Amino acid sequence: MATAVKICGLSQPDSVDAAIKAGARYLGFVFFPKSPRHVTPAQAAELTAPVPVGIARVGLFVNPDDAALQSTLATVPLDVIQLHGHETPQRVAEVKALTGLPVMKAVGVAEPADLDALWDYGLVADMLLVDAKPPKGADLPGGNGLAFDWRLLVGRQMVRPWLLAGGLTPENVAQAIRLTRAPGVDVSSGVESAPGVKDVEKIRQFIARATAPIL
Ligand SMILES: O=C(O)c1ccccc1NCC(=O)[C@H](O)[C@H](O)COP(=O)(O)O
Repeated sequence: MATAVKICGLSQPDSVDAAIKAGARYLGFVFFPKSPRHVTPAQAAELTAPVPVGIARVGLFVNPDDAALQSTLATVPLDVIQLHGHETPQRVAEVKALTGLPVMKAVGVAEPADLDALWDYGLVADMLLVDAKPPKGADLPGGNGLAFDWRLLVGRQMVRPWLLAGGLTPENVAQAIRLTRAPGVDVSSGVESAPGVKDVEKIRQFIARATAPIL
């Protein structure tokens, strides 16, 4: 099966279109005002309108309260909720129950001890996003273009479907998949020309290289 690709932080119709046509399986929309990729629910509703069935519209939230989730979902139909803050496993379960949607929980990794959280969140989340831990004091908990040591994942069994993220680019994605055997990958800044500005040619290259047979 080809590697599943998530293109995150989409904010323009041309990059949504490029990701769909190139074969992305997940499209990410960031509902976090501090992000250069932030979209409003109304903008996301327009961006997601042409998304065909079979491609998941992922809403990315950071420590959202119930009202934020409910008001966003009242405006834009989403298929998956991505939680990218300090949500506890209990909060992940609450968000699942509240929204009735699958939850993808991001887990930040910088050192071996960080991998323990994959087990805790794997018990409640539907999917895991194994991302680089943000640098101390960073404004954003994700989308920093920073990779972690992928060797930490070699030979590791995951209890849930998962995506590898953090510093992936068209140039390094095949090597990352070969090493980690990740069933899916996620990218944001690696397919941009400037923070928040997606580059359609990089999106095409990234998806082509991520979905090519890995030898
Ligand atoms: O992308 C953002 O601006 C963002 C803001 C706040 C929380 C999470 C965010 N991104 C999360 C993602 O899923 C990114 O795709 C992931 O962290 C990988 O980012 P990158 O290293 O830039 O490819």
